[in-house]
Formats: sequence, C-alpha cells, structure tokens
Amino acid sequence: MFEGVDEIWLDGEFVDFEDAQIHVLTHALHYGTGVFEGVRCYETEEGPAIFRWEEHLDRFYDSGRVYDIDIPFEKSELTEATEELIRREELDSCYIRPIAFYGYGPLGLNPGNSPVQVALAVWPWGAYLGDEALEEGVDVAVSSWRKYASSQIPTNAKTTGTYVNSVLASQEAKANGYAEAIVLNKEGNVAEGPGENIFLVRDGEIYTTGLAESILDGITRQTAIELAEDMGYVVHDDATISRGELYTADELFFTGTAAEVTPIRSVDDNQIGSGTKGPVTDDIQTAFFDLVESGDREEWFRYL
Ligand SMILES: Cc1[nH+]cc(COP(=O)(O)O)c(CN[C@@H](CCC(=O)O)C(=O)O)c1O
Repeated sequence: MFEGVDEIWLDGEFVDFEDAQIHVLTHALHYGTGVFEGVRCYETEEGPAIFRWEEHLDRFYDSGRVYDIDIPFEKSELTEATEELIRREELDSCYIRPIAFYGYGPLGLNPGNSPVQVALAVWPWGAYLGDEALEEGVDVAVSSWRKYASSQIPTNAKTTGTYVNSVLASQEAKANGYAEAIVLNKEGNVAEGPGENIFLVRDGEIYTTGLAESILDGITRQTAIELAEDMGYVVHDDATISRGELYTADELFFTGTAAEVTPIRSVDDNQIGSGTKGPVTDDIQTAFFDLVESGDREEWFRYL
C-alpha cells in the first residue's frame, strides 16, 4: 500500500518513511488516545487540489478538543506541511492521513503530561472497496456488532481507539464473504458503515441517517447532500432508518473520503433495486466525480 512513499512529516520534521517510529509505551497505543483525519487530494483539470481541506482540518482539531489533545501546531503549519509533503512525494492525487496522539510519557489512564505527537502521511489510495465497487456496487451485511452510542463515546470525533468497533464489523463482514458491513446503533436502527455514511433512495427521495443515530458527520455526506439538492432531489438528512427499510430500498449507497460514492447492491443477500448501481446513485456519483475532476466550487479545493 505504501510502496514509493519516501517521507512522513512527524512532529515538525520530514523524516524518512522507515524512521517514522514511536515508542511501544506510547499512550495512544495502549489506550486509543489519538485522533485522525482522512482527506483526498484530487488531480483536477487545474492541477492537484486537496478537497475540503478546511472542513477536515476543523474536524481534526475539534476531535482533539474532546480529549484535551492540544495539537501543538497552527492549522497553517499543518496545511503548509501537508502541501509540501504531497509535493515532495510528487503525487498528483493521494489520500492524506493526519494523526495526533498522546505519545511516550507516563502510562495510566490520565494522559497527564504525555506529549502530543502529530504526523502526516500521504499515499495513493484507489477505490476503497475495490475497483468494481464504484461501478457494480458491493454486497454488504448488517453486522452483529452495534455502533457505540454517542452518549458512550463521542461519535462526532474521529478517535483512533473507537475504530475497533469498525474493525470488528468490517472483519466480520469480510469473514462472511461480504465487502463491507452496515452497523446498527444501540436502538437497533441503521447508523452507518464502519468507515462510511449511508444513503437510502425510496420513491425518488433520498434519506440519510442523522447525527442522533450515532454517526460521524461525514464531509462527503455533506457534499452528497448539497449535490443532490442542487440537482433538485428531496433529501431527508436526519432520517431514522430501520433494518427492514434497507431491504425495501430502491437504492443504497455509501459515502466517505475513502469510499467516495459506492453503490450497495445487496444487504444480507437481499438484492437492492436492480442489483447494481441505481439511477439516483449514478446521478450523485457522477456529480461527485465531475466535481472532483473539474475543481468547480473553488471554496472546496485547495490547489497545491
Ligand atoms: C465511521 C465513519 N463514518 C463516516 C465516514 C465518512 O466521513 P467523511 O470521510 O468525512 O466523508 C468515515 C470516514 N472514514 C475514513 C477512514 C477510512 C479508513 O479505513 O481509515 C475515510 O473515509 O477516510 C468514518 O470513519
């Protein structure tokens, strides 16, 4: 996955890939006390541009606030470092992974005086759920694992430790022959995917789970909602979706920085709609890829 990646930015310095090491007594390794982001740089018609960087960076710092992770760099410093790293890696498009975490210091649940470390990595990352997924759709299964509730752990923060919930769901799905999972929340209604938000189409209207369903407020979700409304679709962005409504949907699709817009063609072996990418999903996916290829909506693109 990381072939050809030469450098990582770590705590203010560009270091060789193999030198980007941390101590085994790093607080975040033991307790999951880190926050991270996933961002894409696209090769637009006007050149490489980071998509919705400001929104991702704001969420990154907000996630840190939840755990008193005081990121010891200005947003402008991380922005410059990220752009420089992409240039040094000579990438026209890539996936960007900022991470901030409590480093090597005293162990014990209270991070106390553990230092906050920050790293930036970039690498090429194609279709998250496989090359055919974007065109053909994916087969998914509802996980036996539930999404943790926002009353238990903040779901509006991208916290490294909480992704064990996503790992369990994703591992179970793949072990059972599915490409991905759908996770229900503690109420038993649909939350989202392990690494994606979910959208449902019924009778030409679009529904997506709201923040009260213990989801991450995805930036691609926000983009898809805006693109859909610009095309005249009615979008219900705070829907409560039961498991049964997944089965009777006309269309389903995931959104995410890594997943982009990925159609879902079956749930628990129940075919969804035509069993491939539906017409509304196609509209949203086409609008999304046209957007990230053209670089329109200048405020959403940070050119290198
Ligand atoms: C739980 C979850 N929900 C929704 C989303 C979509 O959010 P956004 O990227 O802002 O549209 C993501 C991003 N998942 C990231 C991590 C993927 C990984 O495997 O790591 C991503 O897509 O980058 C989630 O992790």
